[in-house]
Amino acid sequence: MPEKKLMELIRRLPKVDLHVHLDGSVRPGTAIELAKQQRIELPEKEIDKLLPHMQIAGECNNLEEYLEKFQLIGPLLQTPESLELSAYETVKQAYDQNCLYMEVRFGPQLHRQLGLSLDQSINAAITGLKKGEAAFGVKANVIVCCLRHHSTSLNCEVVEAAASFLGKGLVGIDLAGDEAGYPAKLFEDVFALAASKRLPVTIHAGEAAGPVNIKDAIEKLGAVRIGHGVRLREDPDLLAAIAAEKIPLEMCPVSNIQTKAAASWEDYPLRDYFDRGLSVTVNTDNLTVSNTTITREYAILADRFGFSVEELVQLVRNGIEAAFLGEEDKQALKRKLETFVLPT
Ligand SMILES: O=c1[nH]cnc2c1ncn2[C@@H]1O[C@H](CO)[C@@H](O)[C@H]1O
Ligand SMILES: [Zn+2]
Repeated sequence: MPEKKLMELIRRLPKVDLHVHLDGSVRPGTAIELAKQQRIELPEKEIDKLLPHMQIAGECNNLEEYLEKFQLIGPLLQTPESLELSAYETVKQAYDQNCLYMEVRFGPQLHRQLGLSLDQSINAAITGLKKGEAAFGVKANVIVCCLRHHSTSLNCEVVEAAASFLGKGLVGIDLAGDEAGYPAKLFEDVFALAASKRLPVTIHAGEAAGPVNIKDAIEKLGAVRIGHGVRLREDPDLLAAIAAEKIPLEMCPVSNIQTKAAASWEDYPLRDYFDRGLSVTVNTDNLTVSNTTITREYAILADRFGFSVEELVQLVRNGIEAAFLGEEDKQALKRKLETFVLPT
C-alpha cells in the first residue's frame, strides 16, 4: 500500500495511548507562548530554531541524553494554568490521531518551583485532561510519576497525594527517570506504600538497564504493567513468566530506538514479543521529544515489521485490555474499536 494511504488508514484506526509524558509532549508553539506569558527567556523565539532544544533530531546515545531534552520545558510548567493547558493540548493531539483513550503521566514534584502543592499540580493536570475529554471526546486519565533521582520521602509524598485522587481522574503511579543510575530495588518502601493505598503500578524498566529491573519491578515493587520492557529477551525464563502472567509491556518504538534500548530497528524485539504471545501495547512516550504521533508508531510497525491491519487491531485491543480502567469502560472502548471497518 502507498505510504500516504497507509498513514491515513492508520490515522483512522481507533487507538489508545497508555504511555505518554505530559512534559515531553508540549507543542513547541505552546512553549513559546508560555514563555512569553511568563516572561521566561528561551534560547530561541522561532519554532524551527527552538525545536532542536526540545526534540531528538540527530544522534542520541542513551536515555540520559534523551532526558536532557526535558530541561527547557520544566520552568515553563510551574503554574496551574500552564499544566492545565498542556494537558488539554495533549488530549487535542490524541484526538487528531483518532485516539479513543489515553493515560497521561507526569512527575508532580517537578512542577513545584513556584510553590504549587502536589495536590494543586495533580488537580491542574486532571482539570486539563477532563476539559480535553469534554471538548474532543477522548477519554483521558492521569498517571503520576515518582522519579528515580528523588528521595524516598519526596516519592512517598507523591504516593500519598496520588491516593487522594485515585478514581477521580488519576488511575495509577509510575517510576520514571534515570534507570541505569537508580535500580528498581531502591524504591521498595515507596511502592510498599503505593500497594497499601491500592494504587495500580506501572514501572519504566528494561529500557536503560537489564531484565533484573523488570523482575524487581514486578516482584519487589508490585508493577502490573511494564514501561518499555525492551530488554526482556535477555532473560528467557522471565519472558516466559511474563507471557504466562500476561503482564503488559508499554512499548514506545520511536523512543526505544532513540534511547538505544534497542540498537536499531533490525534489532527491535516488538514483533518477536508479539509473535510469542506477550501482551504488547503501542504507545508514544513523548510526542515532542520523540517527534512522534500514535499513528506514526503504528505505521512503523506496519511498514518495518509487516504488521497486518488485523494485527494492528490486536495491538489496540491489547492496549484496551491493559488500561487502568474498569471492565465496563474497556468493553465500551472495544465496541468502538470493532466499529472500525477494514478496507476491502
Ligand atoms: O522514556 C523515559 N524513560 C524514563 N523516564 C522518562 C522517559 N520519558 C520521560 N521520562 C521522565 O519522566 C518525567 C516525568 O514525565 C520527565 O520529566 C522525564 O524526566
Ligand atoms: Zn516513559
